[in-house]
Amino acid sequence: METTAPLLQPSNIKQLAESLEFRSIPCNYIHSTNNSSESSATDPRDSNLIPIVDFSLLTSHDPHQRSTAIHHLTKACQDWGFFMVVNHGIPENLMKAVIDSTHEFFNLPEEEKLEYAGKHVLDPIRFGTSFNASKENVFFWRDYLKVFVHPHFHSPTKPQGYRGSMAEYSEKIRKVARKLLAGISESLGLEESFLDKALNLESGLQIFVGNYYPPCPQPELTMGMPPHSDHGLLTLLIQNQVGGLEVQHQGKWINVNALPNSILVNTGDHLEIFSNGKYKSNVHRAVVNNKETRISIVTPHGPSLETVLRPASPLVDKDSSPAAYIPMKYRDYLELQQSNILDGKSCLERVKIPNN
Ligand SMILES: O=C(O)CCC(=O)C(=O)O
Ligand SMILES: [Fe+2]
Repeated sequence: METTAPLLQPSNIKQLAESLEFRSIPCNYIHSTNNSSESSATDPRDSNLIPIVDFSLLTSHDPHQRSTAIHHLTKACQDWGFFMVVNHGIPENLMKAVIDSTHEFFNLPEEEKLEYAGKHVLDPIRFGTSFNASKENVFFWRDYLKVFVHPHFHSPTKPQGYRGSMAEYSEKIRKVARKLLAGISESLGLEESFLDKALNLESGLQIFVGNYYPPCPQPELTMGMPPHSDHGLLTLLIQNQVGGLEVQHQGKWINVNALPNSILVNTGDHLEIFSNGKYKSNVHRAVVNNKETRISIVTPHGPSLETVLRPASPLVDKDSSPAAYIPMKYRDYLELQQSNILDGKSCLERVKIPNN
């Protein structure tokens, strides 16, 4: 007979998953809503429908190629809020190095990781478990490391080599994000540089998040991360060979089967605000499995912390498309989202003007 593990206040999921004392998960990790068939991803072929953006076309000097890429970006942002980027030019070995070092970080002795146990959501380096364990009653099957890498670069000192690969990867992925945002600016009918300038991307906030999802004996009962949208403009994600990201599309969950070496991108709440609701932020979640540890490296890109987020003025018309969101400083939004429980688009709802 299976034994049920006692209720535990988690220090982290890695320790819990490695504990051999139980074969069923503690009840404070059970998310019953994940049990119903209607909430699970359905046809694996749906992943083939996910839009693909060829980065080499976007950066091409041939205007025809670039406009094809902008067209793909427009469709992807409008219909999905999610797409895969191919031919982005980030070396595969750099992506692998940063994933491997992140895995090594989570394998460090507990006391070394706990040096980074963050107290405040704006601490530049923060190791923790679930999403916000101090506020949650039911936890997520995930440990995380969150590092602010721009405009000021921080990094843990261990494992060896992590600082270097984190710095190089962060810089390269930021360039990709800015080029995508320039294309998105154009896709909204604005100047290519409009978004970059209006939101001070030169000193924009970039966070490097390492997510660690160990194997779970009852993956169907729990969740790595709940359905949510991200703060910021765009989030770029890479992972080890293990899938688990699911995106919501037309009311269905689609399990993302990443193309080899691709970058997975989702639109965040601040792109929804900036576009005055034209590009809705994507809702996604992470599921876990019973076989392999999954590592994802997630980099949200936002404006500078002091920027006040509001719809872009050329996209607002007081009669035909009034501003649909209340202005709020990015710093305040980030604090609000990160210090509450993560629940769908609940944070964005707070700044939405009713009847829009
Ligand atoms: O690990 C994943 O696939 C999703 C992670 C995520 O959504 C996040 O860190 O915001
Ligand atoms: Fe996310």
